[in-house]
Order: sequence, then C-alpha cells, then structure tokens
Amino acid sequence: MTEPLTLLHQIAGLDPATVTLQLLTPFATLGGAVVTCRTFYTEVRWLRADAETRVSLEQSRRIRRTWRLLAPQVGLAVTEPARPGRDGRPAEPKVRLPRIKVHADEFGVTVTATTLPTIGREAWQDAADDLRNAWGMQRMKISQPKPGSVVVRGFRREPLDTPLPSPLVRDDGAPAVEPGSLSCRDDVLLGQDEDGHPVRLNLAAGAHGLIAGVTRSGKSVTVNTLLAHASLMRDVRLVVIDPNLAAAAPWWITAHRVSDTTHPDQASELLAEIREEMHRRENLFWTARTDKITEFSPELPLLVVVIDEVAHYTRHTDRKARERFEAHLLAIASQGAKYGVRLWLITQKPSAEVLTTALRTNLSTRICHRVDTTEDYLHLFPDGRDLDITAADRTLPPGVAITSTPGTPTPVRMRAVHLPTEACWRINDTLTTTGHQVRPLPGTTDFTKAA
Ligand SMILES: Nc1ncnc2c1ncn2[C@@H]1O[C@H](COP(=O)(O)OP(=O)(O)OP(=O)(O)O)[C@@H](O)[C@H]1O
Repeated sequence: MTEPLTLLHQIAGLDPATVTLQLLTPFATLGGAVVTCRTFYTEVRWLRADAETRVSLEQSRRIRRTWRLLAPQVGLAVTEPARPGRDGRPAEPKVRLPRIKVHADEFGVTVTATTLPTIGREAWQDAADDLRNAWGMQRMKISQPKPGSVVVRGFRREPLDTPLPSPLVRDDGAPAVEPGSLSCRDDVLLGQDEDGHPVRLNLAAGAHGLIAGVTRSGKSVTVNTLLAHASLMRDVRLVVIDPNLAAAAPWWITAHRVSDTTHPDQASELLAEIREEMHRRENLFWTARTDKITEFSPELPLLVVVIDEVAHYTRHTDRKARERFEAHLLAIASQGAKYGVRLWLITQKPSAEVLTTALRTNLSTRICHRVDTTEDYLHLFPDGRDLDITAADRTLPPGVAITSTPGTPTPVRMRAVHLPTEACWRINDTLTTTGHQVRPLPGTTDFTKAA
C-alpha cells in the first residue's frame, strides 16, 4: 500500500522530508504559542502575587516536579500487572499515577487529583501525613467534592492565625473607599474561615444579627467592620444605641441617629421611632404590590440599628422599663426585616437572660467571639458542640469567632477582618469632609436628633 506522504510526494513532486516539515510546521507553531502563553501566564501570576503566594507558587512547582517520584512512595500509584508483549515476553509493568493540578494561594496549595481504581479519598487520607511532611505543610484537608477527583488542601499557614486587613483601608491606614461608593447590596467581608474562604454578609439580602464576646475578644473590631460599611453605604441610615459610647464614638457625628442613654426608656423612644417608620413603610407594600422591601435608595434607605451592650437594657433593674424595651426589640426583630430594618445586637454575654429565645431566633447572623461559659455559647449555637473548638474555649484568640450567616448556616471558625478604631476615626474624617456630618461631637447630651 502507498504511504500517504509518498503519495503527496508523487502528486506534488516534493520529497517526503519537505512534505513532513511543511505539514508539521503549523503544529509546531501552535505548540510554541501554547508554551509561550503558559510561560507568559506563569510570569504574570508570579509578578502579581504577594510574597506569601510566591512561596506557595515555588512549592507548587516543586510538587509537580517531584510527583512522579513521590506518588509511588506514599502509596498513591497503581502498578498494572505486566502483560505479555507481541513477542510473548512479559512487558515492563505499567505504573499509573493520579494526574494532578496544583493551584497556589497565600495559605498554601490546592491539589486536584484524578482518582484511580484503588486510589480514592481513603488512600489520599492514609497518605496525608506523608504528603504533609514531603510538601512542608502544617495541615492537610482532603475532600471529594465529586466522583472522579479528590481535592487536597495543604496549609502552609493557618488562615485563622493570619491577620486579615480590612478592604476599607490602605496599608498606611488611610481610607480606601469613598463615602457613598458602597451600597447595601455590596457584600461586607466579615473574615475568612479556617480554609481561607471569605465569610461575607449582605445587609440588603440578610436579616438581623448578633455579635458576642467577652472583653478583649475582638468584638469591638468586628463591630467596627459593620459600622464602617454601613456608614459608607449611600442607601443605609445608621442608628446606634450605645450606653458606654464605645462602639458609637467614631460614628457619633455622622450616624443618622445616635444615643448614649443608659436608661431603657430613652432607648425605647428611639426604637419606637423605628417602629413608626416601619408603619409608614407599610403603604409601600400596596403601591409596590409586594410584601417586603427589597430595593433601597437614599430616599428609601435600609435602616441598620446597632445596640451595643444590649444587656445593659435587657437586664436593667427597672423591670417595667426593661420589659418595654424588650417588647420594642422583639417587634423590630420579628417584623423589621421586611420593612427594611436590620437589627444588630452586641453583647458580652449572649445568655438566655440577656437574649430571650424568641429574640435570638430572629438573629440569623451570629458572630461569637470568646465567651465566658459553654452555656452562653450553646444558647447561640445549640448544635455547636460538634465543632472541635467552642467559643467558650480559653484558647480562642482575639479576633477569632464562631460564625454563622444566612449564606453559611453551619457555624465555622472565622478570623475576623481587622479594622482598628483609629481607622474608623479616619473614615469618619472623610465622611465629615464630604458633607456627611449630622451633628457636632457630644457634650453631655444623651440623645441627639438627626439634623
Ligand atoms: N480581627 C482581629 N485581627 C487581629 N487582631 C485583633 C482582631 N480583633 C481584635 N484584635 C486584637 O485584640 C484586641 C482586643 O480587641 P477588641 O478591642 O475588639 O476587644 P473587645 O472584645 O471589644 O474588648 P473591649 O470590650 O475591651 O473593647 C485588639 O486591640 C487587637 O489587638
């Protein structure tokens, strides 16, 4: 039979070598282009990476390079029995390895591997310690999100131990976000979980929340994140009630309404106004033919009501005043969300005496920094014993919290975003210079009306 190249040679009068060269040239050019693109991509990735990601990139190159050698050593290779060759003599046994793709990030590497007949998740789990040592990782996490592949996450650094700066400020502490450039539809970055995944909150889509933690647990820093975002959102009005004037201090001159009252009755007055506003908004349901407000604007803002040290009012010695306050609180917690109100309660002790079960049930976002007792913690997370570490654990460091949000209802450990109070003052300066000042700094007033 005539070879195709010889046939071409006969038709075109070319010798087979020239024909081969001419046929292969486009493929070689394409191959060269692919290699160039890859190198270019690798270079760009390297140049754009921060110092920690570059260390991980180096590691991921080493993992790829040494995989052929390492996989059989850690039991992640299958040796197929040698079959007799054509000449009847046994051929070399074939060793098959899982194919791997390695991705680097600031915490370490993610290796996605194909499974082989006897090498599934269990085999990877058995090899985890050896891989951790060989790859120089602190911790390995193995999962199988879908049949046919295993995902191995190697952590060189623990996300929970890694400080997470706020996207609202630059490295030098200067504000990075213009007032009014955010909207309540934008996600608020609360922190990162133990796998390094972001934990986000959406004020427009979400509902009410709670932030708990004993003193020096990192509660105020997390409250800063909430208040700073709310202040920078053009379609949010911030209402703060704070008997200690701690969380509210930087926002005193720019929040829509603010109170440092220590008596529940005065706090109740402000809550009664919120309820009146809810009542006014009822008319919108008829005109918009809806049963909840989902679109917000500067004319129809989302009302974010933050009450710091809520126990100060709910455990007040004046029983009647305390009950009036609790009645308002419960009405807003159970009804407010559909009228565009988001209630956020802050407490050192999230016990049943401070927050009734009816109230707690309505607080769907829960951020629990270190608390005093397991009972306090379990009041917030009734199934929380399943976690390796609870928020009552003495070892929970400042800035780490157990968190659940409507997006991630199963509680996770989270390293909260670090937004120090000094940065909040600077954000407030920007708000003031761009005309967002509502009132002067306080004298001895305990209740100030918005201008
Ligand atoms: N997310 C965080 N990342 C890094 N460090 C943090 C974080 N949160 C808190 N810290 C550290 O812990 C310290 C105490 O935090 P914070 O002031 O928020 O505690 P607190 O629970 O509000 O205490 P207090 O009730 O005394 O104000 C901070 O000064 C800071 O050094």
